[in-house]
Amino acid sequence: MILFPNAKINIGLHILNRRCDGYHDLETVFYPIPLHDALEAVEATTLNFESSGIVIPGIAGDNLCLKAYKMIKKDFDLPALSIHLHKKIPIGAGLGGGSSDAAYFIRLLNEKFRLKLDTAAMQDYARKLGADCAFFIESKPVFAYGKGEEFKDVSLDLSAYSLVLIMPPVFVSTADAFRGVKPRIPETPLQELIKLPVEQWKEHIRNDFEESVFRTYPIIQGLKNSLYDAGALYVSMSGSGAAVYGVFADKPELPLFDESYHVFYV
Ligand SMILES: C[C@](O)(CO)[C@H](O)COP(=O)(O)OP(=O)(O)OC[C@H]1O[C@@H](n2ccc(N)nc2=O)[C@H](O)[C@@H]1O
Ligand SMILES: Nc1ncnc2c1ncn2[C@@H]1O[C@H](COP(=O)(O)OP(=O)(O)OP(=O)(O)O)[C@@H](O)[C@H]1O
Repeated sequence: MILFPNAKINIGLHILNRRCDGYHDLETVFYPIPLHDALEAVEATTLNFESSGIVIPGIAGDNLCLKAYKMIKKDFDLPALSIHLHKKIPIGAGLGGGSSDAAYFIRLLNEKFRLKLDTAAMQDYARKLGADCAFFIESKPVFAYGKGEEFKDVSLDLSAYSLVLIMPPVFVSTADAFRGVKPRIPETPLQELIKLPVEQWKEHIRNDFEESVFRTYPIIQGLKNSLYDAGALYVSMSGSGAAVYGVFADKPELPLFDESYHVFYV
């Protein structure tokens, strides 16, 4: 069986406070985008994991797909699997790629072995693997709060716009990015701001990671500026970065980026 884990962008991200467990309460809107990895599993005699495409830092045994498999295997009788992950979603990007792979692996196991887990049960498993992992069980636009694993429905459809996503040649660690931010309660909750027309987002919707991440990596700020120069209605870093997206009324004429930048029309 083969599934295609998608990426997400964050539209607005407020970091509200630091919790006793070291995590942060936040509010954000997760919006799925059609940029995908490919994840395949077939029955085998021994458990095996391999990946192709973008090289994943760290050791293969720590891959979130294997963590998902081992977690579910504690509760269900699963056979050994040969797992192949083809990686296209940039890493250290704030696009949730690793979390998506893990969530889709839970979905794959549920479907392939008829585990009869409902959405809530799969989300409970996913939450154990990462703060934004549960989002990818349904992968529909949501307002997220808590650690980023609690959801409310949001009515948001950007299909009339042209979305461009650009990954600069920088890797931002999520944990480091959180350490750089001073939490604060916003004047107006994101749940209200997201109802504004896209044309007004520039003035009102912010990502709290940008200030400190831009200080460390000024090229991300430069990238944001160049998308506004190209006529974007709204530009933001996604999550903890380093990827930046622009929302345009029509497909834009972009400046020529160095080949170390990866540009996706999504
Ligand atoms: C920043 C976002 O990308 C926004 O969408 C996500 O909240 C990050 O989610 P994630 O990558 O699944 O995060 P995890 O893998 O659970 O956590 C990585 C590290 O980020 C920090 N972390 C994460 C989520 C959160 N609400 N508070 C945190 O402080 C913690 O130091 C944690 O050790
Ligand atoms: N399937 C996977 N895909 C990508 N990274 C993985 C995977 N499994 C484990 N990882 C580890 O996760 C790290 C990337 O996580 P990190 O949270 O910093 O970045 P991210 O991909 O931008 O995700 P997020 O949007 O959740 O912040 C990598 O260094 C890698 O070692």
